Amino acid sequence: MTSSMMKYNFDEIIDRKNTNALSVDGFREYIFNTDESMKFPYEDDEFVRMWVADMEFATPPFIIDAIKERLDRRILGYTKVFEPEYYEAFVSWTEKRYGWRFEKEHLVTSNGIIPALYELVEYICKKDEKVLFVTPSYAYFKYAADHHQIEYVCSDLINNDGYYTIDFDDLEEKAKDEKTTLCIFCNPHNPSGRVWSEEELKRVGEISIRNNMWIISDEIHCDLLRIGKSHTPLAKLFPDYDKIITCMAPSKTFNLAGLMFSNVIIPNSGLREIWKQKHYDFQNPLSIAGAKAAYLYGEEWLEELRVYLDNNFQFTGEYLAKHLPKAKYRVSEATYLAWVNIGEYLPDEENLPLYFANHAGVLLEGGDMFVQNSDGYIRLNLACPRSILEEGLRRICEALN
Ligand SMILES: Cc1ncc(COP(=O)(O)O)c(C/N=C2\CONC2=O)c1O
Repeated sequence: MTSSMMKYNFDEIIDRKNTNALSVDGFREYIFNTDESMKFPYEDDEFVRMWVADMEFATPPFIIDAIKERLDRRILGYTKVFEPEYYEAFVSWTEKRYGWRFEKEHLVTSNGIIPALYELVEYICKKDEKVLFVTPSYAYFKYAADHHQIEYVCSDLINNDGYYTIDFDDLEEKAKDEKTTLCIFCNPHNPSGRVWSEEELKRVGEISIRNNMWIISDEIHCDLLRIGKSHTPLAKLFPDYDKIITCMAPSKTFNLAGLMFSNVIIPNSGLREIWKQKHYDFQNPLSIAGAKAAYLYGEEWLEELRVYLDNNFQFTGEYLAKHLPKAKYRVSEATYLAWVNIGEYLPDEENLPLYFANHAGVLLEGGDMFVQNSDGYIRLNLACPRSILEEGLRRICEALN
């Protein structure tokens, strides 16, 4: 299906200026830990933004309509998810797409998966215990441990010429430490884009069970699969092990991160009670309306988005093969994030995001923004109109050649 045949227009460039968008106004603080005093050879609106995991596509109209409909009720008072319809919409989504149902009582909500990670580390780990995760890793897995002064331990993924696999011997060795009580597992994996197979997931689960380890399976990217790929919720494979917490959200899938609404499925009654005692569980009524509409009406839009993203990944591969032949690139199996090794072009560059901001006018994430095992890699957000993607790739290749 080409863009012109699509019902939704993913080629549309949308102005995000003056919307308090992190992607537009927050890059100095988030990427460079600085402020407006930091200057670049480019004006802010000249940058091609390929960094934070936000999409440059309009939030689907059926979600906007659901939010407007809630606004028409004209009172926005204290709100929680009291209605059963939200659970029904979400569990119908996971059943239809992943063949997985969970009990209504196990579902709680959070104002984001990052806040949920911070809370769950506090509720699960004692101060002298450790959090385990595979690397390269999304930095907030580390930050969640750091925030509570909990030690973290990493297990480097094996990089087979850009295809990452789990080093199960190393993972088990680290899980054997009785102080390692929690694993935060990214499924699918940011930044490598891996979709873990059932066999890989079974080994991760078996290691956790053998070593009595909790697992938070962060599945925020699970809807954003390349066509032909399938996602398996980790908890689906271990219905009798209640120490697997599953985190999912409509935020990545439907570009709703600003609604700050995520799903956390906690089968363990003891941990769930601690969550309910400590967690501030009021929600934004507009977020509930938007999230429910996403799961009720989102299939068609998501399938078109997947086609558009697959085409962007293919275009990126062809462009890099032609203009940056020494770069190592594979189409990510999931996410809208491309993980590209450009180490042969910049073997000694310490700060890749700064290099590309100054020399290409492209904002991207990379290098040590991901917890170790990421040298020479940049991560490119491909969830943007093709014209923006092409300009970003052009600038990157020009800066390296
Ligand atoms: C694995 C993973 N978990 C959680 C989050 C954030 O969840 P939230 O708190 O928004 O519900 C992200 C967003 N990843 C981003 C955001 O910008 N760059 C990234 O790599 C993520 O990649």
